[in-house]
Amino acid sequence: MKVSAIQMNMIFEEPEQNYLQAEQLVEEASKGDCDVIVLPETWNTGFFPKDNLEKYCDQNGQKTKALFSRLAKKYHKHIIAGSVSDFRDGKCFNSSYIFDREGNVIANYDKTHLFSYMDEDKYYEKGGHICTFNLDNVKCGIVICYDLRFLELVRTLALDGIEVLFIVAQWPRVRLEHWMTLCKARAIENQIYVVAVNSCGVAGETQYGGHSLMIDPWGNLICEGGDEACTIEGILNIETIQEIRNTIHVFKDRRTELYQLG
Ligand SMILES: NC(=O)CCC(=O)C(=O)O
Repeated sequence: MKVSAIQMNMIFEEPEQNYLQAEQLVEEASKGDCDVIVLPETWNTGFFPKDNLEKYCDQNGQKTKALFSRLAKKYHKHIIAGSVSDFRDGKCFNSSYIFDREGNVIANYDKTHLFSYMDEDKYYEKGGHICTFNLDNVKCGIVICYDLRFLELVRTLALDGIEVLFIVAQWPRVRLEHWMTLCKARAIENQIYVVAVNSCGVAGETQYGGHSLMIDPWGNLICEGGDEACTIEGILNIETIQEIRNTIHVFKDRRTELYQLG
């Protein structure tokens, strides 16, 4: 599976321009031979307008679905459309739409852990479901930014059989060390591939950190972006997952009777 990750520098509170930029970047990435294209978190609005958020949101994902359905079909690529600020059923969600090569929406995930440190929980509604989907017979899961800190969520996805975890984010530069460490830890502890797509540039008062990453299930870095906007590409050899799981038996050796989660 070849993946293109678009580390985008979106313009804060300028959805029209951001849709144009995203279209152009996905068109460019589509010229290569990648199978999957991924965007970062809330690329339509930036993270996130506090003054009149609803005005900047997509409405029921309509614009997002129309654009990426068309591009996925045109280029015969899977597209994980990062996440968008999405107004639905009278509420704003931080929401991800996933498209197959025919342009069908095959999954939708609403961020489940809202980043209360930046008051996200006061403006957005939290999702109530985890999300898995198949891309060319590879089982995948998705989480959005702050979700990364919740090892239980990723473990639940891993126990559900995912082989690749997509993390779409707007992770600030000041906590870049957490980003790199947590991405690597989630890959190693769950013996899965991690594709982590961050944004860069400034949104509101926050500088975002870039350094999008792809990490293999052994914890090796496959590729990494720098501080600026870029598209990184990496190849995920899904067969290596079983080899690693046959070597270090993390799943077989678990002592679930001792764990008191909840
Ligand atoms: N957009 C986010 O969820 C930011 C999360 C973050 O900055 C952190 O967990 O640290």
